[in-house]
Amino acid sequence: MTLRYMPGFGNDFETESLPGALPQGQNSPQRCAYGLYAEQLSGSPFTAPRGTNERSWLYRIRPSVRHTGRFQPVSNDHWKTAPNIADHEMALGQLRWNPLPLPNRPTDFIAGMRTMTTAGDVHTQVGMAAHAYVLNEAMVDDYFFNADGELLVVPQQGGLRVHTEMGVMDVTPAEICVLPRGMIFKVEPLEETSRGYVCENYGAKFTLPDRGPIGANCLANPRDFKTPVAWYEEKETPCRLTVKWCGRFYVTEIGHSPLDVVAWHGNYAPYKYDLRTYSPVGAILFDHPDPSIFTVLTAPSGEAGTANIDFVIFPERWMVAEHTFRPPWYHRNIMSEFMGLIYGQYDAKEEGFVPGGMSLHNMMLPHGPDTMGFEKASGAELQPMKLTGTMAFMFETRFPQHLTRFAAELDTLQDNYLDCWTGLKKRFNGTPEGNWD
Ligand SMILES: O=C(O)Cc1cc(O)ccc1O
Ligand SMILES: [Fe+2]
Repeated sequence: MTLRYMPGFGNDFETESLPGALPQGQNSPQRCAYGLYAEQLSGSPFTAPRGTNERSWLYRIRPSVRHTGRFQPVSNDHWKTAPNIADHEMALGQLRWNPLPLPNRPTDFIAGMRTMTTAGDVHTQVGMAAHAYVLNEAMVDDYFFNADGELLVVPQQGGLRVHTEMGVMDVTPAEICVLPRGMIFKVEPLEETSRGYVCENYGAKFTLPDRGPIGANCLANPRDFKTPVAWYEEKETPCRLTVKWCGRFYVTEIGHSPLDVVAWHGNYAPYKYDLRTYSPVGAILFDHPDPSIFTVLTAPSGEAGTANIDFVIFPERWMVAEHTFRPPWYHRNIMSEFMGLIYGQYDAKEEGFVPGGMSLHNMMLPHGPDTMGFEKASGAELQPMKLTGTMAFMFETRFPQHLTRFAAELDTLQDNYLDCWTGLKKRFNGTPEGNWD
């Protein structure tokens, strides 16, 4: 299957997989071509301002209302939703985990989802959840949609083929994809096993950050975002559609595939993005900028400059700053930082933070480079140096991130994480030179 994509971020796209399936000049003809049903899928209130107004028109074999029967509650013990506070006994702290073990039983994308943190409140559409996933099984007759928010998927090992109502995307490590709230999809692993991270955004959709004085180019460029062309599955076999709605899961049985959209147009659609096409902008003389300069996507909270979520990456780049401590500085932030590593080494933590691993530095908890990182960077000869083969990321939110019981009890939690800073010794000796021995 050759997959095709259309470039652009938030464009008004149009695509048809059969000629003439897409009506021209109107949305709702008396009779649609091919006997299709017209249906609108809204991602914003009808009356949202033009810049944030999102909807698509789908021309499909059956309307969505025929893709849901009576819902039955089902359990999903590991996919948690905010508010999910005081779910465990673990005390506050800076935390780090080794990767989730790969599954040894058949596990699909939904069953393999493990919530690490939740923030905000799904009922008021604020906040997020940080998940890690592992899978080794394709969803074949199983479909899913999440009414609680859009899903930003970050594969770390093994790619995913994501079949959505609006087309099919292959997403491999160093690429991400975004599945809009309410969009039906199924996932298959591209290799025997896959692992990655997901940010579930309960709030306003991810968008590109304003570039301010940087101007019209660099960072994430709109044309590097790819939306799949229309594709449909005509399948009259028993299928199940699982729905996540206000933190609960429901399933409904249907006799056909719900991925039956033959043509669509509009600006509410899934997309993928290759993080290697991000053009980082940074300090080219001295000092270390705030990590917000590496924002790929931001989900606004309604308060200026105070994101519900920033999705930030730490890609390969040149380090050239003079007379500067080049890794991240020590800091305490009002925002809460969940980090993951897709591949390579992170400059503040060369050891211990491994690909597939995770860390959580919550609201106002101090953190920064480990002892080795500090010593190396404060003694380094400051030649231009390229950080190569590395891709870390951060889900940063204005809300505190509450740990799930699963995360608190996970075997891969590193008991000795705090030790990475204990070697940071007193160098103050009352003289301006300090003690650098
Ligand atoms: O904590 C971290 O490693 C992420 C981070 C990186 C950086 O360059 C500056 C601040 C920050 O929180
Ligand atoms: Fe930080």
